[in-house]
Amino acid sequence: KNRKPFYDGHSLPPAPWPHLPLVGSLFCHPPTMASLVVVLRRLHAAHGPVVSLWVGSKPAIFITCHDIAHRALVHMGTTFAHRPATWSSGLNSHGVNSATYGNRWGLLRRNLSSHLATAHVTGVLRSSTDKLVKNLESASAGEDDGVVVAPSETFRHAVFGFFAALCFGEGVGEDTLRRLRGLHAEIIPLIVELDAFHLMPVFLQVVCYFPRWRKLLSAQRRHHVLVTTMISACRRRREEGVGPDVAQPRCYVVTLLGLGLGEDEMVSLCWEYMNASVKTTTTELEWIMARLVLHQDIQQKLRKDIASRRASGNHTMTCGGRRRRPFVEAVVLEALRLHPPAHYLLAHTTDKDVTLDNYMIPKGSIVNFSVASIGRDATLWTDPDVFRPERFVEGGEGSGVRCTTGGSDSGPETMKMIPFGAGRRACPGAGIAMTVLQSFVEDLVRRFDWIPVASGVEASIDMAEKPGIITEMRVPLRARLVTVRQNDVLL
Ligand code: HEM
Repeated sequence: KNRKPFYDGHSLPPAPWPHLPLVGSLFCHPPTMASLVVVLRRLHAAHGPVVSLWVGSKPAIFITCHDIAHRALVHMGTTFAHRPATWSSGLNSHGVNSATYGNRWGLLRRNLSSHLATAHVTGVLRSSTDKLVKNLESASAGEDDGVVVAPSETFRHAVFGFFAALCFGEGVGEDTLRRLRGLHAEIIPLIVELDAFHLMPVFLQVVCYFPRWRKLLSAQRRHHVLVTTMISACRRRREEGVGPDVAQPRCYVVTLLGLGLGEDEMVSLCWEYMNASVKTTTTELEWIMARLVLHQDIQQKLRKDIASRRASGNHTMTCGGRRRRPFVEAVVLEALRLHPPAHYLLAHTTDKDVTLDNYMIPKGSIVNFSVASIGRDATLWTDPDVFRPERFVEGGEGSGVRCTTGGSDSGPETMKMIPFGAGRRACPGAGIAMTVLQSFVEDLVRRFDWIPVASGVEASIDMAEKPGIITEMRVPLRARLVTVRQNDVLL
């Protein structure tokens, strides 16, 4: 049963009814992402693009329409740029994401954005892709008809190594990296999914976290010790002028050292850097390669495009005087449209009561936007469920999309998909994520033929989703990899 609730005489977006004082509407479904998705789908089908749930006595409003999202995140950008307050003192508490919209947030965000914009990624990217290709080659070597691999772990290792080099410098040993990865793998599953979206009333947070509290504290403590040691080592390498990274521009830790932050703040920011970058990028890489296995024709077309660009020596060919989007970029964008790693943004809130689409959004409400529904909206995209990278080439229906500028430079047509969010809180890592994904995909396709493991292509790849903070493949990708012979490697 649903109904339109009221606040101060104004109508709020429709919500399930009734809701209970402490738990809100969460009693009507188990507190998991999977059940949240089902409840929201039902509510949107019944009531349209703006609906709400109750988190205790606070409304949580969900928006599935790109036009309304554009109005909120871009036109009313400063009003919606706030994050809900939290009582938790976990690893995220001093990050850019959790910072209140204001001076501290501005300082940290500018620092991160300028580090990412000026980081000399070419060398680090080269060595990461080389290692990735070598690892896969050693798995498939000597077999003419290739071997079946499950590459997720190799992808994760390469992406982690890349971002760790940008964060802590290139002088970090393999053993330290392995321990850091282990701690990330230990901590992430202990985070309650709905809590990450601020959808757990305090009462339920206590219930859910109680059994895992000790494990979480212990892992966080070990993470703190390891990261402070890594920060000290990075500082020492700089002061003494030793190690492979001293000639490089500053890694993230060095930029943080210049801000005069405390130890807890630095550890939290390093956690955020690695946590925000690795799982998102790795998951997307897996979705992209799954699509290329499923669509052999697109894989061939991509291989040809890479070859012709490399042969012409012009990596950014032009079309009518304008830069032509390389096909690999179109492939990555199409995968981000259909399979965004984050199906929802991080929780936003407002600093005052506002009206949006004739509904009242009370100050302090949780506000979120459905990234996946916008990307698959049949009113915005023809055949939205079809994987068709050509949409993103010059003149295609997706050519106006601006994923990496936060959509803030023009109208709602730039926001027909928002895998990185939009407006003031849009992902500052969007540009580097696009660079990394294109570079990895290009090398993976240049060096290997990615073939379905069984003859029935559809049957051999399960494209089902595993709902979560990050939506991964329910069944990890498996593919037959055939190494392209040296003579045939595309330049
Ligand atoms: C495919 C890769 C990535 C995806 C899909 C992605 C997606 C997102 C999304 C959806 C948001 C929330 C935006 C909002 O709440 O409005 C976000 C925020 C954020 N992302 Fe990313 N991200 C990716 C990679 C990265 C990387 C590489 C970094 C940094 C190295 C990064 C750092 C951040 C930070 C710090 C925020 C919070 C921004 C703020 O609150 O001001 N992300 N990202």
